Amino acid sequence: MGCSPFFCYKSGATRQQISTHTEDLPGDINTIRYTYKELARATENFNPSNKIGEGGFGSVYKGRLRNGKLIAVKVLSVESRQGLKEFLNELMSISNISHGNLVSLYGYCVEGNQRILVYNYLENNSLAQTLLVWPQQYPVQLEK
Ligand SMILES: Nc1ncnc2c1ncn2[C@@H]1O[C@H](COP(=O)(O)OP(=O)(O)OP(=O)(O)O)[C@@H](O)[C@H]1O
Repeated sequence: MGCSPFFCYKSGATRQQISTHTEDLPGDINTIRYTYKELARATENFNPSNKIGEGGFGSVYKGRLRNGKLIAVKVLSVESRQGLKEFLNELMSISNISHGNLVSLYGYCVEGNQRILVYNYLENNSLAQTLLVWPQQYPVQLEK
């Protein structure tokens, strides 16, 4: 992808402001773009022992960035992949959402045919678990 400018981060990742001159890319992705190498390092080469889940869109690995931050790395499977344009468009929407009840997106990686999303790693992460625990923690008063 021949677009710039890139602002370098210590982790080896870059916060990318894509001011594209390439027709097929969207205007602004205000999130970190990781290199495949950085994510491979963080997950020990996507070691199966670091695999924490499998969703409808691909495998999820636990990883640790150089700065110590724990991450969940979602490697989108080939079957689930959209075109690059759609992927980046979606990324743009997600990266602009920030909410206390949502897992934070740290960034992404697009390299060759790889499409990877990087999230904040959550302990006791399963949504199902959260949904099971949640009603007890926050009982809802139903109106009669
Ligand atoms: N941020 C995260 N932190 C820790 N574990 C995660 C995180 N995101 C996903 N996981 C783990 O990976 C599994 C798969 O997650 P993923 O988001 O790919 O799919 P899903 O939520 O199970 O369903 P769907 O594919 O419909 O989105 C989860 O069930 C969870 O165990």
